[in-house]
Amino acid sequence: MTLSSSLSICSRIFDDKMESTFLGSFYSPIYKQVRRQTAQRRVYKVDAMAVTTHSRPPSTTGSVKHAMTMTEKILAKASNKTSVDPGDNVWVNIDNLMTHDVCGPGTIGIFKKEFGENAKVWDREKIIIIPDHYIFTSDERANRNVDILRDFCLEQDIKYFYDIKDLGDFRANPDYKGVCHVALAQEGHCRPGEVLLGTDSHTCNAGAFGQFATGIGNTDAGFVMGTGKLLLKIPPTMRFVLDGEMPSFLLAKDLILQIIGEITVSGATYRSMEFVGSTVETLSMEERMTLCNMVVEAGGKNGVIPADKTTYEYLEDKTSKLFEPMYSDAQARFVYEYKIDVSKLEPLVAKPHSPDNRALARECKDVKIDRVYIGSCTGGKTEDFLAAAKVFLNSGSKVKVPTFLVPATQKVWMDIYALPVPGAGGKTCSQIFEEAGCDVPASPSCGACLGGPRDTYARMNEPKVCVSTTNRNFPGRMGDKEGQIYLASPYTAAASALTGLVTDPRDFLQ
Ligand SMILES: CC(C)[C@H](C(=O)O)[C@@H](O)C(=O)O
Repeated sequence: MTLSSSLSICSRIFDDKMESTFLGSFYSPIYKQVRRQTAQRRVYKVDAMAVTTHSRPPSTTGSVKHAMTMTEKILAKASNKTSVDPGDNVWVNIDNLMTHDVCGPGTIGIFKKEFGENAKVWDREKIIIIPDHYIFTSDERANRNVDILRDFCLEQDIKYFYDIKDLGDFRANPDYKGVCHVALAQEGHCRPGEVLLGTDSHTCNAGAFGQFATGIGNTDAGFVMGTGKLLLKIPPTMRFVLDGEMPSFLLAKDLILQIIGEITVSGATYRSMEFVGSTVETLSMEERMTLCNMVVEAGGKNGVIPADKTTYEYLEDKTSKLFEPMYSDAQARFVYEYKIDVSKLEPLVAKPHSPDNRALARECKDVKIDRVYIGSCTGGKTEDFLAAAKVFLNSGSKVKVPTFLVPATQKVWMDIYALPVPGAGGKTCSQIFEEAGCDVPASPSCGACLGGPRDTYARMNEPKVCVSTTNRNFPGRMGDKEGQIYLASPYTAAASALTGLVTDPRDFLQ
């Protein structure tokens, strides 16, 4: 073998490996490292050419590449395998486990039963415990759940416990964050290429960071708590290609309602949903979270968006840990591909009682509503409130129905009071909400998204009709079994608050 042929094989293997793993990862720490290697390789290649007297095409033998989707690659790496296929069952090493006040006590109970009363968790720095669901209530069982979390975190010296003790004023609890999925992102627990499991179905939210993130039950979580591992079946991947300029009256909520309406609530059962395309690339991290958050409403195992400049910029001041982004290979196999021209979409709602009961907002213009709810992991982030404020600002009028605002986290609450709304002459969301006659922003938590104890703020204790930025509209979801919930974007929710009817936000945005 000549020097030139051995070097060309070498560089070909290198190129094959790099091609998919590092495409587009211009800002990641790993990328910087690899760029240096690539530069050295290239120099090496040029030198080699100089010493050969003839050129020949690179050898095609020796390396057979197994094309994989990004979900497959993340799970292959986490299970120490070079490749995996959909349907394989693999033992996955978990990067982080999250639990909250609803499922944490059950998870802890299983951990203690199976591993022993005095057992220690597998890694005190990889378990994140976030009280967020039933917090601002006098319900004793709900309060006791938070106490159980606190005792366990003390006993195990858990590093990340976002505790709340003073229920009278959430601001007196500097550690308290609020809704777990938003807190995980804000506190720097989400990183490309990693595996995050949580005892909550909307854990898929973190797929926005190009990581594998999914919800698990308490039994599995108890096992992960003790071992840091879980047996997972590799899901096949469905690819959603979103192209076209996003109209100014649409938000990511409209995109995901479009997709769920198309494939139904069981259309992605135990499948990964990968979102790509020029529209996805223009979405902010919070909007990407909205997209991934609701994949579980289609039955999806996880949602995932390739990490890019937007991801790395978001992460810059949040994590110092090295991470390795993964990208689907060009030849990866997708079980389904759905292309959407986003420029042609209109504002949507999901009518009662299913997230796939899609309709155009304008088709529901005669539906009278009793209230509007803006909040939750899906629709209670800073940008969701900025969007609602924009509609109120443009209209200059007052809401016609009670409008409840529940920030997802303490940080979102502060943003509502501090960030100037673009084009509002320095006014904050809170000022605009007050002028529009909305309720005062509530204490951050999951609130009435899933009903909760009867004294939960904004819970539907009677059969009301509500337009909500949340994720589920099953019977009884926000309280009363006869209640009717129209899922919508923050634009549509705010527009509906102004008219007292389900309203297309274009009426206020053009
Ligand atoms: C309480 C929890 C188990 C549940 C979930 O997993 O999704 C809740 O967060 C929800 O949104 O319905």
